[in-house]
Amino acid sequence: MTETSHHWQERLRREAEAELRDRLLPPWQSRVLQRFAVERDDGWYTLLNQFAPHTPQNRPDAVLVGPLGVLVVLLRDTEPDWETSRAAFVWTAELLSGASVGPDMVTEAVARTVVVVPAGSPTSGDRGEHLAIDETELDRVLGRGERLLEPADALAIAHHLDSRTLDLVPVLWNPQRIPQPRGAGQLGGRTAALFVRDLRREHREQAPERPFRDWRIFLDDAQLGAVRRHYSGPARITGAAGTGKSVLALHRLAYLARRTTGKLLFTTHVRTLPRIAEKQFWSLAPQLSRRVEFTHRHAWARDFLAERGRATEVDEQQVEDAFDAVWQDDGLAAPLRSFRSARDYWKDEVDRVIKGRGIGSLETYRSVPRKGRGQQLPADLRARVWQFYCEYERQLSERDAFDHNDVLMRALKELERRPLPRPYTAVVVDEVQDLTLIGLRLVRAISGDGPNQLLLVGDGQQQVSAGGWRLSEAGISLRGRGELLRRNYRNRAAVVARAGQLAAINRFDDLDDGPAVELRAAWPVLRGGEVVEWRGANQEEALVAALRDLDDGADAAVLTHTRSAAEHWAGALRAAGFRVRPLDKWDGREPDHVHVGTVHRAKGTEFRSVFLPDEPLLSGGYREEREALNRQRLVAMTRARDHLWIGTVD
Ligand SMILES: Nc1ncnc2c1ncn2[C@@H]1O[C@H](COP(=O)(O)OP(=O)(O)OP(=O)(O)O)[C@@H](O)[C@H]1O
Repeated sequence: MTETSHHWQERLRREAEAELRDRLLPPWQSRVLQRFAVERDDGWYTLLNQFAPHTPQNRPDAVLVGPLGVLVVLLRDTEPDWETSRAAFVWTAELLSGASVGPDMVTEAVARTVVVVPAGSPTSGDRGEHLAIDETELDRVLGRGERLLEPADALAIAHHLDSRTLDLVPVLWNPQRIPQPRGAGQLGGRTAALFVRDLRREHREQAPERPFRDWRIFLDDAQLGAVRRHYSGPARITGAAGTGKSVLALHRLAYLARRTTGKLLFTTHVRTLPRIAEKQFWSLAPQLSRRVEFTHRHAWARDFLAERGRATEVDEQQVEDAFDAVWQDDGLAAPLRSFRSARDYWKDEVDRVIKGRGIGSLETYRSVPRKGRGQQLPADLRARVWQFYCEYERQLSERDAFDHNDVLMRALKELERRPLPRPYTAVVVDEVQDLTLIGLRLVRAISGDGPNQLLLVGDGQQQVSAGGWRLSEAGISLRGRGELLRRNYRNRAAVVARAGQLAAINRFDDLDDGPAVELRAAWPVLRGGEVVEWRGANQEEALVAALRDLDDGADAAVLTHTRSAAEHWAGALRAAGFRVRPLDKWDGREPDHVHVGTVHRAKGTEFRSVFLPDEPLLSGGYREEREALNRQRLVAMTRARDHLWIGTVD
């Protein structure tokens, strides 16, 4: 530290001491506040509660706004409970709402609660929803951490807080006479910048033309409105690919967790998605991560049944064997085959229509709508299918085996018999368009339908599994509680335009009311992008060459429809010298690997470049098969942020 900067800080400290003199603060609080005030030189703006040191219990004693975000500070002789610090956070967060920087609205994820106690007093550290430190540890919050705000952002937010309440008063900075904030490189004496990890900048350097602000700290007004809205019952978020539905859902979980007690649940049928969402949530609100459970729906049902002493495990091989035993029985399968020859079609009929809807009798099966399943099944064929299904059930029980639908069904029955002793405060269901009706009933039974308890997130154009239902069939009524997101933040305009050409017809749209928006009508926020439509004979050579042409740190994926194609490409790329990772291991980093996997595993992922090689597909040429394929292609294409490569083998 130079002599000059030392003197300058000492002058600031004295000024702060003088400004605070009349307050009769305990000496240790006075020391802390003087230190805060001195930090103005490093871009921190302090607002002091006008009642301090007699601050009401549930309010902060001070709020600081600076490069590392907004600190909701409680200066207390002993560490308060989380209820108290949570109330102080919410009070500050309500003041923050409406703060904006340009068109971007500031989210409460910019804020964290810090409890400061006198030197040597015991603290719980950062194990809870607030960080507790003693007065000697202030560097932990003022000098270390991820840089979240640019100097001008911090000043704008400090101004906003000052203008929203008389309870907070600026200390050592005058909102009327604004000192010009210094740039990051010119920060004062101890240059916090030295040990602040500027992740946002690193991020931007990797993608220089992405002008976005950090999704954790800034949302658009439609997104933030939905995060904060009170819903008197179940609600849904819909919007085309890449419009920030999952981001919104995570913010909402954090928002609700801050204002309630108890556990919250994020669930979906996609096996890999909970892990991805959990990581994102951690980066959004690490202090709250213990409050939210991220669980694949089948895993939830399985664990729940085990807890209730009714363990139900699925042995996939036994299930396949049971089905094949019936499929190979000509007497039962031949009538079905002569209508539709594909085994998977009938597997879907059993899994998604009969068992997926919990149909218990031929009478019900005769009258059930078979949404998205193609041609009508004549009545006599339905009777044959029913016989087929009954034999499948018999085969399962002969093997003492259960399939995935059995697990969901048993969990549902068990919940109906004895509900959860401590219900979740809120449940978010992502990729809702691919649930079965039983799956939907189960989440409704888990969540209940009280205010803010159930949020359904999905997009009918991205449905990749067969079947459909109406929400009312699961006893869910939205009554207009729906949000529609329109701005696509992920894909550049060229990618949106190409994916928008697909006839990915939304057959699902029965999230009963509210309009759906197709990708072609979404607003891509980013211009540019590149789509290469390759056509030729040697696809492998062409794809490998195109992958090699990418810059270092390729951040690329090869997506396929079938598992066998994924295995083929993983082998081919390894042989060509690439580092390959299976798609279900994606964690948003590892840009030096090429990820390979099926589109079913691609939910929740995104890459700078995506390659869609041509692959032979078994198809009977049915309309609903083509539509399903197009929806899968739409999912695959919209995983690409900047570049898309589409192969066609002549
Ligand atoms: N307001 C925002 N500002 C900056 N980036 C955003 C914003 N909203 C979303 N994003 C980014 O856009 C991308 C897509 O968001 P997200 O995955 O939530 O969309 P989605 O609608 O769930 O997509 P899909 O349905 O295709 O899975 C992510 O990289 C996310 O971080």
